[in-house]
Amino acid sequence: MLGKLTGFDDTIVAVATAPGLGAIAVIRLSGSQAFDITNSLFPSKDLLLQASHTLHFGGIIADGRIIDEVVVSLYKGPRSYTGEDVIEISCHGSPYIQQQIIDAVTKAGARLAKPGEFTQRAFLNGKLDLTQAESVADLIASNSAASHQTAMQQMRGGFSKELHLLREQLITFSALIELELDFSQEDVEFADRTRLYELVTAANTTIRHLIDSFRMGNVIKNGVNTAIVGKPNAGKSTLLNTLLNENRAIVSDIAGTTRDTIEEVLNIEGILFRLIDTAGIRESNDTIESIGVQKTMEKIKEAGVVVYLFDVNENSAEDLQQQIDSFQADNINFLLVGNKTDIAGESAIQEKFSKIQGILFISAKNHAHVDDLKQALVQKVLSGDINTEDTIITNARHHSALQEVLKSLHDVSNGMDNGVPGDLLALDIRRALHFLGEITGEVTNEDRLDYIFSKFCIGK
Ligand SMILES: Nc1nc2c(c(=O)[nH]1)N(C=O)[C@@H](CNc1ccc(C(=O)N[C@@H](CCC(=O)O)C(=O)O)cc1)CN2
Ligand SMILES: Nc1nc2c(ncn2[C@@H]2O[C@H](COP(=O)(O)OP(=O)(O)OP(=O)(O)O)[C@@H](O)[C@H]2O)c(=O)[nH]1
Ligand SMILES: [Mg+2]
Repeated sequence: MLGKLTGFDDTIVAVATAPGLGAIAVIRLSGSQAFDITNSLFPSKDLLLQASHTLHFGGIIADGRIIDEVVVSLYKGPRSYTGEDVIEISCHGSPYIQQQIIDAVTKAGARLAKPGEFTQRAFLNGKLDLTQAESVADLIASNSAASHQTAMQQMRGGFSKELHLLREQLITFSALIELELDFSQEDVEFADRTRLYELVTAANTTIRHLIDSFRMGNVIKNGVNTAIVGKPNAGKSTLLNTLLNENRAIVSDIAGTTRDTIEEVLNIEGILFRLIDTAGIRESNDTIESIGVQKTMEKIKEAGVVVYLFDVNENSAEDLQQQIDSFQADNINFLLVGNKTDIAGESAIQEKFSKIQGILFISAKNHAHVDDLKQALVQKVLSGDINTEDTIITNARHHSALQEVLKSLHDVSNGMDNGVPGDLLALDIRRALHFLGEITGEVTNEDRLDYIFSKFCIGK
């Protein structure tokens, strides 16, 4: 099967470093011909005689002409990233030199690698499972502490370990059921039903936990759309500027200043909040302002969190309560923020809004309590104590497969409640195992793999 999927004897080559000019560029070869091909371009010494994981300096010579002086690194299969023979040529980072070396290497018998093909080979050679391979792409794309941490955790096998445990539980279950089947002639209920229930319950809990973590995983991987909304002049643009610590949006005392939405990313404790400053909500005869208000409404719908900002001096508690009711009716995740506390005294304001819980009072203009708002935003999306050591699902493919596993387990517990015979229970368990295998890649097909790895960059 390997031969069919990879072409087996093909030796692939690609530039592993970023495209363009750099101090140094790395060109990577993987496959059975990697050493021979490089040897034919590197006369200084015979690379086949050198130990694995060593570096060698010398010239790359093609058609009797020196292309560059390089360092060649050797990895003898299976001790390499892909599990095959791997060679890396570190050359000077001119795009011209890179291209010349790629040309020479392909002329000598290698072919250009497809996106993700090195990692695909690592997977096919059992160096990584599919979740680990996928995490490599996530790791490369990670741009915050949290997304880096979850990808790293997954690459190092955190998720795989958990899935492995689940697999063991299910296999134990089916082993017990099959014992029962073997002895069914003798009319004994061999499998201890309590034990079976325990196994299914434990597996259920683990899967639910993983499925629930996906909400968080999305936050970590993609950030949180955070819409700042409220009436005109509430201070939304001022708040955006204060949060970003720069004069990004125009602020004025004219109601209706912001027309179009303004988006900027803010990293708070490793989570990316995509802040969206919106047009103040009011009835307007101005066409452009009305379009802006329409856009605000759309942003509210798409937001993970809505920061509802109001001027504590201009709004009554009754007004605010109405707004809260309407958010709740629409199932919107919102944070109430009272602004301009610098004008009236704090205690008068507290008194005015005493009936309403959970308001955060700030002065956007004076930067007062804005750090509390940042904390509140983080709390809002973390929802409860989330341990960053825990496995967090960040991949929609994993999420949907886990839901299939959960469905199968439901069928098992329902079946047990209804006295369904053991051989049918065993079928449901096998279905659950199948979907677990899809996640790790034990069960897969060529098209699916091609699709997954095509999302990678070239040279990875
Ligand atoms: N130059 C270079 N840097 C790189 C990579 C690479 O391929 N080349 N990587 C690519 O993603 C990452 C590191 N991943 C690697 C994974 C395994 C092996 C390797 O040689 N494994 C052998 C030997 C292990 C050992 O000696 O302890 C093995 O698994 O048997 C190398 C790099 C990041 N940095
Ligand atoms: N005293 C005081 N004034 C503030 C505060 N925050 C904003 N302002 C003022 O309120 C006015 C409106 O501020 P903006 O930030 O433009 O308000 P906005 O909500 O973006 O208004 P629109 O874009 O029109 O919807 C400006 O004059 C700000 O200087 C605050 O904390 N205290
Ligand atoms: Mg504004």
